[in-house]
Amino acid sequence: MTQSFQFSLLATDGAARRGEVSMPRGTIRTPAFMPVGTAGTVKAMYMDQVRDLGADIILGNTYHLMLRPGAERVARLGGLHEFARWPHPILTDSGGFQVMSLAQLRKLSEKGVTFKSHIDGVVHEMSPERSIEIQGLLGSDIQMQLDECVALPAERDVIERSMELSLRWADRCKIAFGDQPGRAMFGIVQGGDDEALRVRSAEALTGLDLKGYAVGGLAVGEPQPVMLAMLDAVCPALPQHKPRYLMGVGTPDDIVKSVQRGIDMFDCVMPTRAGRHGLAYTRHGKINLRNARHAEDSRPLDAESDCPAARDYSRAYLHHLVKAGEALGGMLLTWNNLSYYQSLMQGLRDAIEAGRLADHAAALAEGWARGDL
Ligand SMILES: CNc1nc2c(CC[C@H]3O[C@H](OC)[C@H](OC)[C@@H](OC)[C@@H]3OC)c3nc(N)[nH]c(=O)c3cc2[nH]1
Repeated sequence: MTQSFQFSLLATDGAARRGEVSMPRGTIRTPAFMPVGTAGTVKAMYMDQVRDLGADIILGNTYHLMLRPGAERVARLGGLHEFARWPHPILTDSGGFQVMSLAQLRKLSEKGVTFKSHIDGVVHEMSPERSIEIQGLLGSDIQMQLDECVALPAERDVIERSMELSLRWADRCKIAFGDQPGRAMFGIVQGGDDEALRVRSAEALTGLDLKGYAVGGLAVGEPQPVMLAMLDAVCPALPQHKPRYLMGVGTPDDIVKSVQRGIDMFDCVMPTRAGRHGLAYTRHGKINLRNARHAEDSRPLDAESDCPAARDYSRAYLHHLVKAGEALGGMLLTWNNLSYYQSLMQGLRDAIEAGRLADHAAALAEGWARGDL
């Protein structure tokens, strides 16, 4: 067990990397998918289940937890790992993105963001310093800088000013973070859909010599080719020997194409949120269990899966649970979806080690296109 934060590159296949992030609370095998645990829970899952599926790290949300139950309260109760019974690494977002997407009446200035809680209307100030303080109170192992994620499409000068604000905030977050052995603070590359601004952001953040770099401002509705073009510009401008995290991504296809461009870490609400809405991710593509065609289909989602939710329950039963609004429906589909995402990541890690990522990616795409047999 290491007392420091170390990223090691174990293999590469083209721009794709197989690596490991070792931290005091455990090792993260990359490429990694990080289940979203917004309010200290991966919705509809027990933490032991999340672990058994192969997740090395989960996410927590500064914005949600600072509003309820409160960062100081979580600290008094021993921190988020103790509170949520997840002893392995946790990454927390800084809250900026959530403020812009969830809070009411928010005001953004050089100082930070001021906003009214969407829960009780209380006004909160979130400065770069306060965001890092909150993430420290939660006990977060990987803390994100406070940033501004500009909505696209936007004028170039708006994107530029926003990207430069995020760079100044990265500097303030680095100072506020100080020296926390075994923990890391990641910078977030911004720059919208402008390749030159993206490279400027990546190079300036690299100059801060941070322990890892996230690519933000994407997966905000832009077409996939735009997102991929930004990765083609940004990844070569980031240090080889530091982890790269693409925020909010994505579908299985997004993840494969981003791994091929050099991304190491991913988070997305899709497998959990879609599961609660009746959607199953499988190696044959997506299956919407709300659809009446499943009403008498006695087949499981995937007889070859080692996840009981995929192997032991008929589609007819899942269809019934979903239509009836039964809690077990969302639980089983979330279990299936997170299992599928973790097996997707394991397959990518194996393929990179074996130098056969291109063939593996083609086989995956064929399976998804073949659709549900
Ligand atoms: C979907 N496309 C998407 N998500 C972006 C998130 C948030 C990720 C966040 O997305 C949910 O919050 C809303 C998740 O909670 C539901 C969070 O998990 C804790 C997750 O935190 C990493 C971004 N966060 C920051 N700080 N900066 C970004 O530029 C950014 C871009 C994103 N694109």
